[in-house]
Amino acid sequence: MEGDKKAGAVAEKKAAAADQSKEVAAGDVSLKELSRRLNDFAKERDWEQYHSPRNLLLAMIAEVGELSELFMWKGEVRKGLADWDEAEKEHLGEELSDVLLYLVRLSDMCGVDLGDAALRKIVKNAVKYPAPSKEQGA
Ligand SMILES: Nc1ccn([C@H]2C[C@H](O)[C@@H](COP(=O)(O)OP(=O)(O)OP(=O)(O)O)O2)c(=O)n1
Repeated sequence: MEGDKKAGAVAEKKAAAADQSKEVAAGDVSLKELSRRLNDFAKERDWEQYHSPRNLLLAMIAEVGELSELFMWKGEVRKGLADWDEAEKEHLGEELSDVLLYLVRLSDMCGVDLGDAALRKIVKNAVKYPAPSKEQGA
């Protein structure tokens, strides 16, 4: 009986999480939305105490390691991953997400607006590495 209740609660949680992800998948998600969701996630579990910048950085590096494992010993991996099966691609999506989520949370805990910083960096990169003028080659 107790087991039935637990299984029911787990199924309810899974359904709620699936509903939430559909809601997000319906449109482009922003870094701010991810940041807000991660904040709620940590608060609901009283995990803010663990989300120090150093802990988050180490967690992100660990996830980069897990991401690297997917590519390890495979030889060259072609764009589009045509020879990967669906399970491998889904796993890849999860590991990429773990890295992104820890990066977003880390930025937030450091008081860095990541979207703003990234846009500024793209502008800085373009100044440092100017595109060749199209007229030059003509
Ligand atoms: N203290 C924590 C622990 C987890 N997470 C979140 C962020 C990541 O998206 C995910 C990481 O969860 P796991 O540590 O369980 O790592 P994996 O999902 O990679 O599982 P595993 O290492 O078993 O493959 O959960 C978090 O925000 N804070």
